Amino acid sequence: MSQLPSSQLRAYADAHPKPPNIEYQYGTAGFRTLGSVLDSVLFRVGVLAGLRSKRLEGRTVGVMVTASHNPEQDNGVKLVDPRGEMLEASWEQYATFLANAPTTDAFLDVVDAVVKNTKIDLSRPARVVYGRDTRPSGAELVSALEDGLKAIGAETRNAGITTTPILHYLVRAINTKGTAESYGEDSEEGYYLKLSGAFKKLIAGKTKPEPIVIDCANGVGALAAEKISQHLGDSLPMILENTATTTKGALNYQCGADFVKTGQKLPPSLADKLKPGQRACSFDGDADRLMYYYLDERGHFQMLDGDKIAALVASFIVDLVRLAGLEKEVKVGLIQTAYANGASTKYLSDRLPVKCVSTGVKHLHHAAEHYQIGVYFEANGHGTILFSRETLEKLSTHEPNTPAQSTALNHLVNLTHLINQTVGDAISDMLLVEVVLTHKSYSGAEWNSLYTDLPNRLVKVVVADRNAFKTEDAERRLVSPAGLQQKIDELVRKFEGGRSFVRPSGTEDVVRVYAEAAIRAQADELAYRVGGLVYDEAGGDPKGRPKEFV
Ligand SMILES: CC(=O)N[C@H]1[C@@H](OP(=O)(O)O)O[C@H](CO)[C@@H](O)[C@@H]1O
Ligand SMILES: [Mg+2]
Repeated sequence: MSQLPSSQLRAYADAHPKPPNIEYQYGTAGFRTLGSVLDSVLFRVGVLAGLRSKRLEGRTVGVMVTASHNPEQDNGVKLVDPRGEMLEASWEQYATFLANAPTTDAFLDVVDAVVKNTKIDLSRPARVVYGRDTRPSGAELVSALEDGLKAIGAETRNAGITTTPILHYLVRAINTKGTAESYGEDSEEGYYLKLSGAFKKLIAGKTKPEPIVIDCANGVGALAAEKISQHLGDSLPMILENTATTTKGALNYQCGADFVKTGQKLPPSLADKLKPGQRACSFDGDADRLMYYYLDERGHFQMLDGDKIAALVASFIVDLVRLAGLEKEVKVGLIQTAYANGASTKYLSDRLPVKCVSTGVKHLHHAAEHYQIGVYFEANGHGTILFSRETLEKLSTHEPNTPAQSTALNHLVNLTHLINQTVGDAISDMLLVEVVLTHKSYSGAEWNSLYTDLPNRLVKVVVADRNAFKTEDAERRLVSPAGLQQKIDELVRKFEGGRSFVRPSGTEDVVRVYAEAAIRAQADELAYRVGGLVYDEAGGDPKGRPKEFV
């Protein structure tokens, strides 16, 4: 094909018309909205995936159909670039243009423009691997996607129902197959073998972990957890809960990582199952986020979020690098966003360099690539660890001087296999946490006591136009509306240990206010007072000024 197959594209596109009056946006998490209005989007994403692969000379790109932690009736789709990372940012606009072309003719014009703009050689092959989560709307949306892939003439591989991180793994494994950088067998089985093999080596000779309770959010994580559990056998006993993947309305309902983090509470279904002190965790609907928690001896819920995971695993890696005698050559860095609890930033800054970037996995991931070992976690439980190419090489060639160095080096090498370096991965991250807890013989309470979270509060403010809010300094300061930041600063000064920032959400039509302070009542008051300032500046909530805003 050296020209676009226009008549073929037209025929398929006519079968997937764009509904009028809907404006789609490829945002942080790809396209995401009600599953019932996504047919045309999926078709067009199929075409775009084919074009992206052609642009990359036939390297395989991925497409994942999921709406993660959103309610069951939502769905969405995102593209995965050849190394398993998220779609290059400059292509997000092409996705948005394609999705919003009102007619078949307009759509064909945008396709043409993308080909010209990005200088695509249409004679190149297109290769795409795709998967979906367990949502009821998934099967039909996948068939729309397949029409798009057929229309552009892509070679395809259907990964079926799988987790987001496994799809990312597959993309990287396919593209590195048979090379020095091979990421593993390019199959789901290859993923389970790689992770379980590394886990068993890492805990060999240690006291076997007590069973862990896993809330699978009634999503695809349940299927993957069941399979990895078979590979792990008694090296990690798992008790799987919320595994009803085919029960209507169950997905993410009163369970899952987002439910736990947002409500700071236990999924009700676990209430009579969890014993005090027992470790438990929640995945989200596509198994790329992880929250840990336990009940203390008084039966109170204690949450171990992404910040606590970062503190645990980053310190462990820093120690291993030192024990292996590599601290001069291998610099470990940690990336957070402004939502990281101030106490975690303080704890970690004493141990390694900490950098703050804008919200969104792509910002964290890119910043982490600048370190020899880059650790990133969002407070919401999405994160991973990246080992640079030179680091991987150094780990495989470094000659240890002592048995202790040799042991630490081996652990680091095995960690590079255990950790899914393409994207945050609930299963891989859980195994990583379990390794660290086993090595340190930590209970949940001991882990929790690394530092004490500052009380904090997150508030949403409905405003007339959230685009009026512009930020700088990794979203920690407002530059617009003019004068508002100064008012916030004045307020914050009155609160002991106070910190607050305001930014427009990238995924919801609201402005978010975050506040923390030394004591709970003060954190709440600060959040509501800043919320009040924002409302008075730009308020647009039809229900009026929220009564808690001071
Ligand atoms: C405060 C918060 O949790 N923000 C979330 C949320 O982004 P917003 O831009 O704040 O809506 O969704 C993002 C995508 O899932 C996630 O990366 C981020 O952490
Ligand atoms: Mg997710």
